[in-house]
Amino acid sequence: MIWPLANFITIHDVHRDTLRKVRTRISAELIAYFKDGLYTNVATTIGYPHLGRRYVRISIEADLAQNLHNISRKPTLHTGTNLQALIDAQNTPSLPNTRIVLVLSNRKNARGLLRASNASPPIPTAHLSLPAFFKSNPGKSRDEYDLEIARLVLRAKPDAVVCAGWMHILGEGFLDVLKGARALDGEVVVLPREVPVINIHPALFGQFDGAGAVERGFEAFQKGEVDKLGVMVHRVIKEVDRGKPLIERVVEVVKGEAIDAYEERLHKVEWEVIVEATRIVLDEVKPPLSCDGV
Ligand SMILES: Nc1nc2c(c(=O)[nH]1)N[C@@H](CN(C=O)c1ccc(C(=O)N[C@@H](CCC(=O)O)C(=O)O)cc1)CN2
Ligand SMILES: NCC(=O)N[C@@H]1O[C@H](COP(=O)([O-])[O-])[C@@H](O)[C@H]1O
Repeated sequence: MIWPLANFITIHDVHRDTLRKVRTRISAELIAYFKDGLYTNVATTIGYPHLGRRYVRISIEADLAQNLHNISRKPTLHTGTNLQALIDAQNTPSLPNTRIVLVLSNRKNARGLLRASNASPPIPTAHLSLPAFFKSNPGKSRDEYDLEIARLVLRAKPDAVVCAGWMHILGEGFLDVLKGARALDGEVVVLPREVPVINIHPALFGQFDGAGAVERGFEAFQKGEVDKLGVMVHRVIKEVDRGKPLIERVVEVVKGEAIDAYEERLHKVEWEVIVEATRIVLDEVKPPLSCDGV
């Protein structure tokens, strides 16, 4: 377990070999965790029960800053939990005969990439951020980045694409390629059919489009500006969060409660609807065989 704590607990007499082993294991997991969580200067204490009451003190200097006050909140947002729900649902009655063929992020430290690599069997991953693309392709445009994302996606030959915390607005180029309306330079890929793209958004249709919807919605509810909140999974079109919903689900919110309590309920609903919506869209592109096999 990892507990972000403001104070240090001194190193007990942990045996050197154990410490090295523990540190190796910790460093990979922690660095991924904290870099993705964008924390900095965090003193953490790792309790390894099998080492008894011995603790290891580590301070992490992540490469991106984050207000320390956030550290008291469980970092549930953007840690790949919706992806995890899909990983866990593969080949279950919720999502039968389904395999995730690629997890792609626009952040190299995204927690979801770790979840995919740790899945059993491991899921192929890729990452390409807009700044990294511009750095390695001077003079290229955002549209050309979107086309490169489309290229990465289509090479995995998916039947559908699910955006689960994908925080990049996809341009028309990407969407046209996945519709089969535009060819990629140098690729002879001829799409057998349109590849639908869906996205999970933590608000009801037409409520709070764009980033930061949870916080904006919660604040509006507490101010009495809206009387309900929820989550939707919708088709992705050029206009952000304006695509037709596949599923909308109201999430209970209580006047005066802390946002963490609301977020916890919201995420639990998200983990259900993202699997349900993925099944709906996959059944559209690949209808399940009927009992007599036709
Ligand atoms: N063309 C579309 N692209 C995307 C959609 C969509 O409906 N149409 N949904 C989003 C997901 N999303 C909300 O559900 C969303 C994600 C990101 C942003 C945003 O402002 N992104 C900024 C960068 C922000 C960042 O990097 O932190 C940007 O892309 O410039 C708004 C809404 C997925 N894409
Ligand atoms: N506008 C898109 C958007 O805000 N998406 C939101 O990002 C979070 C990802 O959490 P996760 O990484 O734990 O799945 C989810 O709450 C999802 O609704």
